[in-house]
Amino acid sequence: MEIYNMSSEFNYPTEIKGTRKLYSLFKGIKNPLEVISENHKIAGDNYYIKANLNNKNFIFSQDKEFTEYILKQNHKNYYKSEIQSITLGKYLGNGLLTNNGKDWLKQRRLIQPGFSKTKIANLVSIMEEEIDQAFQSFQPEQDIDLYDFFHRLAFNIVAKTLFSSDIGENQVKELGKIITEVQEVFAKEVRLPFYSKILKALGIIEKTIEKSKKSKAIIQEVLDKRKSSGEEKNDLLDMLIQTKYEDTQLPMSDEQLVDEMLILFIAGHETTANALSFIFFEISQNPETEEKLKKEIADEGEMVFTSESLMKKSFTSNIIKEAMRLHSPAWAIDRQALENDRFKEYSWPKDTLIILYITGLHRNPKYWKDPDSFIPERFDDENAKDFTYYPFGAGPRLCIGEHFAMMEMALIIRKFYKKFSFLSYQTELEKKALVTLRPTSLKGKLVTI
Ligand code: HEM
Repeated sequence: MEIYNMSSEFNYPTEIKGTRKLYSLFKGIKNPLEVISENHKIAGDNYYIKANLNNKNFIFSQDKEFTEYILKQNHKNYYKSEIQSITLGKYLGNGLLTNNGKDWLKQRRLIQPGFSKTKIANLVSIMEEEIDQAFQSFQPEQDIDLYDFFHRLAFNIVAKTLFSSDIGENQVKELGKIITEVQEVFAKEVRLPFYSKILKALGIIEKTIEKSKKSKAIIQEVLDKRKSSGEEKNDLLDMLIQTKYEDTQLPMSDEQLVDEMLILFIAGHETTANALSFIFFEISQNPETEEKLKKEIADEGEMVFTSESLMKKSFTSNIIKEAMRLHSPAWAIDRQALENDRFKEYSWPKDTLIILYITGLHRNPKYWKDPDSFIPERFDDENAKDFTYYPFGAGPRLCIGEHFAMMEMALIIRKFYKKFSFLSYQTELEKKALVTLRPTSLKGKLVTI
């Protein structure tokens, strides 16, 4: 790699400064999407901002080539930002999401096979059982907040696909409670970095770390139970217990295994629940889409809930993709430069924070025709894989749960629309961009067909 003279000027993209910068820093805490979108309108697809408070350089991008450079071509020069590796890591430990470098690669190689399409296909029946059970509680004409409903369902599905029946309902509830509390404190720290000093002084950080230890103890209990029973359940826990490092042929330590499980919980439920809410909202606003979906469900006949049908390209998967284009739960992906770097005419020093603005990429008129309209059919295109589209990230750190999530969401959508319909009371979605983008609610009425 080229070494730059530290004293030389870096050629940053257009800088956002003065009053616009102040406005961005303050307004950005509450409504980052609006501020970042406006800044891109003012400064173009790449811009630079210097935060004097913490002396950090930020580059924001909604440029496809720049994004591909950071996530793929020169990914070795980029770690997850401190927000994920340190701020989140202190609660969750060292799992795939928070890990970096050689350690991360070793773990990723070990875990990846468990998330292949073939392995995920084995999980359909566990998922179906959870979904059927959740739908059984539906009353005719019931008022419902689908966001809350999907949050619980996605959490239970992760719990059961990871642990099968070894985890009890109370343990699931307790884990859910702790994880929600940890996420809330973490979200506060991320939004208001100076606030973490206050949280620390109040002892809230320590308390939250203690709570996350409790969640690890619950996972350890389940692990001990499985190991001592000697039973094989063919779930993700079995896979993690049995798998061995290539070089040493040793299995993962219990401590690492528990960290990985906890990370899978966190990464696996919230994003999926958010995406499902956006999907159901878009279907509710587009009756012709609902009709076409119901026709596909009928046409698939007995195959409709099989893993092959769920995983192939279909109108169902087009709906999921288009809703995640418009409302990407991962609205930004952040990285920190290990060394000075350059791309095209731009250059920047080590430690620069790169914010790849996924929402901006997904709605950039340079790449998308009619970018703000919901048109699932656009994903029929045979070149769809080359679209400017990153809901699951890209490069070596692409979401490990992509097939899991796509299959789970297709199954939930098809199970639901085979029997029910959803009349939304909302014609607009109020969205909140914390670590992930989520709707504040999705209220409406269930209709039994
Ligand atoms: C719609 C649902 C989901 C969305 C939108 C989503 C999105 C993402 C994105 C964008 C990343 C990359 C972050 C980055 O590069 O900084 C990621 C990573 C990850 N996701 Fe997902 N995800 C979803 C579901 C899941 C599920 C169901 C699981 C597990 C059961 C999961 C586990 C993970 C893990 C472990 C990572 C870290 C991978 C690594 O760095 O090696 N995700 N996800």
